[in-house]
Order: sequence, then C-alpha cells, then structure tokens
Amino acid sequence: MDSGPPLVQQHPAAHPTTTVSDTTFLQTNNNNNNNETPAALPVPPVNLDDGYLPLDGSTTTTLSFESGIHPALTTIDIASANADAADQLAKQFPNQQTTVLTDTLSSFTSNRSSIYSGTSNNNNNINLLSTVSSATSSASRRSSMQLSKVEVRETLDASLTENADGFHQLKQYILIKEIGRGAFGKVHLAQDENTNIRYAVKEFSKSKLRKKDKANLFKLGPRGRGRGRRGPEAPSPLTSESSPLDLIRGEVAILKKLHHPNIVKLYEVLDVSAEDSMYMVFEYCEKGVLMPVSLTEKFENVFSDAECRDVFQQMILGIEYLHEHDIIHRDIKPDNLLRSGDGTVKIVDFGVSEMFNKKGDDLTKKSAGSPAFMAPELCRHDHGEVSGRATDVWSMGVTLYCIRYGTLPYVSESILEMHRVIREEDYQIPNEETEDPLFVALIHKLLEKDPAKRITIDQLRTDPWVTNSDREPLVSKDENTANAVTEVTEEDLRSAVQKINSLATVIKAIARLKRGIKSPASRPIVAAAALQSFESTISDRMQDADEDATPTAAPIVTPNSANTTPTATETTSTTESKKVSLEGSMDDISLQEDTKLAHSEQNPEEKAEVKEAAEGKPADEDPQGYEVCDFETGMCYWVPAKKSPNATTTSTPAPEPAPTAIGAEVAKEESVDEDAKVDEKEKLVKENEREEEETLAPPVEITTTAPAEDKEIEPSTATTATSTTKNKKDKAETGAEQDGYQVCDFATGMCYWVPAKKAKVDPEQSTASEVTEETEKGETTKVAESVVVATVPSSPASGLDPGRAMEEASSGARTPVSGSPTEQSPVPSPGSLNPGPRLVGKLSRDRLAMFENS
Ligand SMILES: Nc1ncnc2c1ncn2[C@@H]1O[C@H](COP(=O)(O)OP(=O)(O)OP(=O)(O)O)[C@@H](O)[C@H]1O
Repeated sequence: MDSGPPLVQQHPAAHPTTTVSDTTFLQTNNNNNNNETPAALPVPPVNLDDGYLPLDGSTTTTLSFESGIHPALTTIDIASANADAADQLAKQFPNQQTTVLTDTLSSFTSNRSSIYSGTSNNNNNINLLSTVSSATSSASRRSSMQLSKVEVRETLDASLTENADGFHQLKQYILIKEIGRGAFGKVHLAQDENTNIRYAVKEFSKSKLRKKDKANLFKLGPRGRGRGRRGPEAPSPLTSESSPLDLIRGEVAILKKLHHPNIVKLYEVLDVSAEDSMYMVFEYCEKGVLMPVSLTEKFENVFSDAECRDVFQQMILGIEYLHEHDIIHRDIKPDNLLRSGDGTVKIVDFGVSEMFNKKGDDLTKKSAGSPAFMAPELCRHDHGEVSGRATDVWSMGVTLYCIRYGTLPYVSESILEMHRVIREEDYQIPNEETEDPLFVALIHKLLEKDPAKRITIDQLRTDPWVTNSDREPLVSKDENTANAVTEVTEEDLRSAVQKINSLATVIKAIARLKRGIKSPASRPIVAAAALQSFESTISDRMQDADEDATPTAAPIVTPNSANTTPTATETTSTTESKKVSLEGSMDDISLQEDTKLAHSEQNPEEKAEVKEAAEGKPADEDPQGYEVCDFETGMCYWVPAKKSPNATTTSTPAPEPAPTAIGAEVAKEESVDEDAKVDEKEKLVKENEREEEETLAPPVEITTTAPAEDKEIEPSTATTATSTTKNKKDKAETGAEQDGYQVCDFATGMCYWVPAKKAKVDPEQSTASEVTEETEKGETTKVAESVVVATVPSSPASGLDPGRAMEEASSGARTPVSGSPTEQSPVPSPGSLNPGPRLVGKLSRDRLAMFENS
C-alpha cells in the first residue's frame, strides 16, 4: 500500500497535533447492521483519545475508534508496515466495514513494528490489528504494554476432519505442514480457513502428558494464583481415570489469558476426544528460532552488541511478565525464543513451566530444561528446593552468551559431565579484552553460580549494559505487567480446553464396539441406520478428494441390505455404491461417539440392536453372519447370517473368532469338527435362501471392481485373517472360478480370495490367526479362517492373478506395507495352501494411510 501523508500525529500529552490527516480505505462489503453506510466513505475523523489502542508507547496516545469514526467502521488496521495484515483483516471480516488507515506514523521511523491483536468492543468479536511503528525498540515495548485486550474466539463446530485438498483440518485451522517437533509432539503450520491468518498448532500426546504427570512435571492442585488472581481451583491432579488435560486445565486457563508482546500467544487448546492428541493453537512466529545452538559447532552469524541488547531487553520483559504470573519458564534457550514476522522476540514453550503454590514461593525441586542451560544449583541430583526465578536468570545468561558468541559457555559430551562442569568450572569469554566491559560484567552477574548472589530481574532492569547506560531504558515494571491476569474464573477453567470430535473417533467407536466382542454368539449387530450414517459421513467427506481416484476393489455393502448374493445387478461400481450409501442421513449425523445410539432413535428395532451392541450383547439370537468390510470407509459390519443366505456359515459358532477392528486383531485357533458341520451348513444355507426370498430386504450392493491404483501398492506379506465364517459350497479347487470370500486385513491392507471350499493349510506354515486345527481321520489339518468381507462374484475381478500375487507375496518379492504387522503374520507358502487364501486386491496407499492415520 502506498504511504501517504502522516496519518496520526502524536498525542497531545506529548505533542500538539491530535488529528488524523489522511486515510486510505480498504472497503469491504458491508452487511452489518449499519448498512446506511455509503459505499464510498468519507475520510472518517479519527480522534486521538485516551483509551483503547496505543500507538506510541512514549505517551498515552491511543486511537479511539469508538468516537469520531463512522459508525459502520468496526475494525481499523493501521497498516504501517504490514499491508498483508490489512488484507487479511478485510478477508477475515467480510461482513464488516473494514477501514485500513494506510499511513505510518510519521514521527516514528524505526522499521521495527509490532502487531498486537485485540477485540473491538462490539458484539461481533472482531479482531483488531494494530501495526505500530516505533522510534525505538523500547518505545515499542512501552506501547505494547498498554494493549492487551484479546479475547479468543471459540467456535462450537469443532471437529478434526480432512478437507477436500487432503489436509487435516482442526476446526477452522487447516494444518498445512509440519514445522517442528518437540518432546510432546509435532508443531504444524496452520491457516485459518476464514481469515488466512497463520498459526502454529502444537500437537501433544495426552499419554505423554500422562507420563510426564507421573514425573510430576506439571504441578497442579490447590494453590493461589499469584497477585490478585483469585478464582476456582484447578481440577485435582490426574488420576488414572481423569483426562490428562484436567492436569493442565488451570495452567491453560492462565496461559490463554496471558497477553504480552514477548510471550507467544496461546489462542486455543483443543482436545480431540477419544484420541491421544490434543492441540494448542499458538501465534505463529514466522521468522522461527532466534538462533540454532549446537553443542559442537559454533554459530558464526552472531548478534551484534545492539542486537543482543534488543533481544535481551525483550527477554527481560517477557520473563518478568511470566514471573509476575508465577510462571517459571525453566527452559529458556535460544531455541525457545522465536521471532514473529516483524522481528519481535517471542518466548515459547511453556512445556516445562510450572505454577507455584503461592506468590513469591518459587522454590522448585525439579530439574528441567536443557542441560547446557541449566543452573548449577539444579545440576545435582539432590539439589532440593531451588529458586525457579534464579534458574531462569541463569538460563537467560547462557542464552545471552550464546547469541553473542555463537557457542555455549559450558560444553561437555555427557550430561553428567556437563552438570559437573557447570557446577565447578569457569567459562571463558572470547576476546574478553576487547569486549564491552559492561557486557562482560553482566555475563558474570548472570552466570553467578550462587543463586543467592545472582542478579535478579529487578536488578537487570537497571543494569548499565541492559539500558545502554540509560539511553534505552526499559518500560517500568508496572507498565510491563499491567496486563497481568487478575482473575481466573470458573468459566475460564471450564473453557480452557475445548473438546472436539474427529471422524476417526467415529470409526474407532465402531472398532471399539466390535473389539469388545469375543465370539460370534456375542457379536453385536450394528444398527443399519448407524452404519449408514457413518458410511455416508465418511463417503461424503471423501467424495471430492476421491473424484479422480480409480475405483477400488472395496466391497461396499449398503447397510440395511442383507442379501449378499453376488448377482450382476447387485454388483456396482464404487461410485454407484457411494451414491447409494450417501442417500439419507447426512443431515442428522452427529459425530459424537454415541452416534450409533442417536441414530437408532428413529427405529425401535435398531435402537434395541445398537443398545445391545453397545453392551456387547448379541442383537440377534442367530450368531451366524458375515463380517462386511467397506474399504472406502474402513468400516466392517456384521451382517446376520439369516439375512444373508448366500454366504454360507458354520452352524456351530467358533467360540473364539478374531475381533475385526481395524488393526487386525487375530483370530485364535479353534478346533472344528468339519464333517459334523457340513450338513448343518448346507441346511442353513438353504434355510437362509428360503427366508431371504420370502422376507428380505434390499440386496447388498457390492463393489468388486479391482482398483487400478492398487497396482502401484506393494502388498504386505501378512496374511492375517480375522474371522471364522466358512464357505461350504465346495465347488472348485481354484479360486478364480468358484464361490468364496474376499478376505481383507485392515492391518496390512491386503485382500485375499478365499475359495468356498474349506482351505487346508499346512499347519507348519500357517499362523494361529489363520487356521483352525482339527483332527480328521487321524490327519491334522488347518482350516483357514477368515473374515467374510462380502460374497463376491465368481471371479475376483481384481485385476491381479491371485496365484501370482500369492507367489509374489510369499516369495517376499513385494515389500510390506508400512506399518503392517508382518512379523505377526507370516505368509503361508503357496504350496502349502490347498487351495488357501489368494490375494485379489489391496488397499490403495491412500486408503491404507487413512486407516493407519485413523
Ligand atoms: N509458535 C511457533 N511459531 C513458529 N514455529 C514454532 C512455534 N512453536 C514451535 N515452533 C517450531 O517448532 C519447533 C518445535 O517446537 P517445540 O516448542 O515443540 O519444541 P522444543 O522446544 O524443541 O520441544 P520441547 O520443549 O517440547 O522439548 C521449534 O523449534 C520451532 O521451529
């Protein structure tokens, strides 16, 4: 944007002129209540007033947009240095009249600026961005202290999904890429889909948090909250049942209220229900870490004396603010100092910070932080209680040393030795004779081994090097801590962490449901409506992304259907199947884990089924049935045998079939008296067929098209099969021409063709999961057990030669799919299979990744 004449002159308190002389508009479409606003706005008179938005830290100058500005104007961005921010602002609030005042404050010449955010006081909860140039860094810092009115917008439609471009999306945050990794998990660059504003989203493993809790990393419990901060106590510390998030709820409530230009802003904490992940949405510091520090290598591009001072002043202010909130950082190092787009230093990573029991009581028994930055009093295992504030000051000293010289003051190859060196040895200052003596003196004061003698933050404020002999004083402590959190309310605690759902949660809910079932007799029938809902949801979300994809061999079974007879008319393409499955219940889909119950409300029968399923009880007296898996969605369904006449089943349920959750839990060996069952099975088939003709139900739609894309996927060598239904139609010995089942292993992404005839398997070559041992006429055989995915046409139509595929698999010619449990599932040799399961298709890499991710 062009800069025009001076926009704002200085405040009357410091300067005579108080008016804005020019503005430039960035006008966006105005749909708010003030629609009397003319399309072309006049230059609004802007009063400089004492109030909301400070422009110049050296004065109390603020820009009041509550008076003197057109009523339609609810957001102002003074875009002195960041036109992008103005654009973003306009995009962010398209329904608001957005005015961008494009000029800079003429009296301020520094190219450093700061962006602060806040909310307007209208009901629209609009962010206010103010980009303020300042004459000096300290002036900028002074100005910043006055602006701390941020409310985090929280939306209720939270979910973890995958968007059409294949990006994961967390609420409105699109996770673009990984930008770092910490001890607790990944850090993602994310972009708000509405505003295009970027954030750093830090992923945490809740289980790791739980472990850390055991190490007493986060310390919560009854405590005061520092100066004037009174509010409800945080939830009690973690118990085995409670969420790990309860442990940090109190901290989060406070961290979300912290607002300081040198502390990275925490916007939201999102807990993905029923998963291990939680996410913290932070301000994005686009310039990254201040300086990479290595134990072994010197960083050459060190900071000048003035740059060091600038950074160190900001560190002092940030740490002072944290300490004022009784937060000890405990891991200060250059890695945890990031820079925002405008170069402002942002202190990050409160992962090892802790709250104190009461104001002024900063004693800690914990040793935390990076060893090279650890204070000597922490470098002994029996250190007892030490002053956390003093340890932070030490770490600030090591950090200052690093950014000035590019190396650590203490280096050692082992942690123990490092501890000893820090405790006992002296450091060297490179070129000490030529160094500024004030700087050398400060380093000595910071790296004082005796914490009681070490310089304090208060003393640092007036240190001659820090203030450049009073030429660059810091803002006062009062100003710096003016925005200290004064109250943590019940509501703050309650809303500290927002729970969100994920699609994967839904899938897992079903998986869990099925995992709990140990035998066919207790296998539940998942309500058809619930299944349809899930499938619809997932299919719909994937539809766009999959438009270009070649249809997979996924057998799509339309819920509610029970006829698995693979006739030509019932065999559909993936797309068709999707279409069918998409009909219906998208609107009322809830992604809550209890969706299955919600959806069963419509139908009392389903309700009973689902309820029983949830309780792990059989929903049908008849335990026979089929496992029906949908490779589009990763879902497996149980279809009662009596509704599926063409897939034959054992009349005697095997007592321990494998559960069928994603993850390939294996079936156990079962003894089966095959002879005794043959007649029974045939009877049952006939019975079922008759029943089906009389009564039932729309046909199952089955996709049997082979996925062209699958050809590029390397199959796993695993052959885990996961159920016990057997085909008794003993028609042919070779799989291609006979009835049988498609058997899929969700852990490996492999699908096999199981001929209708009982497969006899060399027991030496088979795994327990695949076979049932039986004794027949003194001969021990193994009966292949498998998940019946769907009854498929007599040709597997996979596009693969099953025999060849099996050969390849068994010869190890193909590499296992990543993450597949190949060790647990060795491949039977082809010769030993008679006729044995045959490979007919595999999941595409994308599908497999989806399963793995979920
Ligand atoms: N707010 C942010 N903006 C930009 N990048 C960030 C932000 N937070 C973290 N990062 C990047 O992610 C990396 C890892 O950050 P994180 O704080 O998780 O790691 P860490 O401090 O090394 O880990 P930890 O303290 O958990 O052991 C950082 O080094 C940085 O590059």
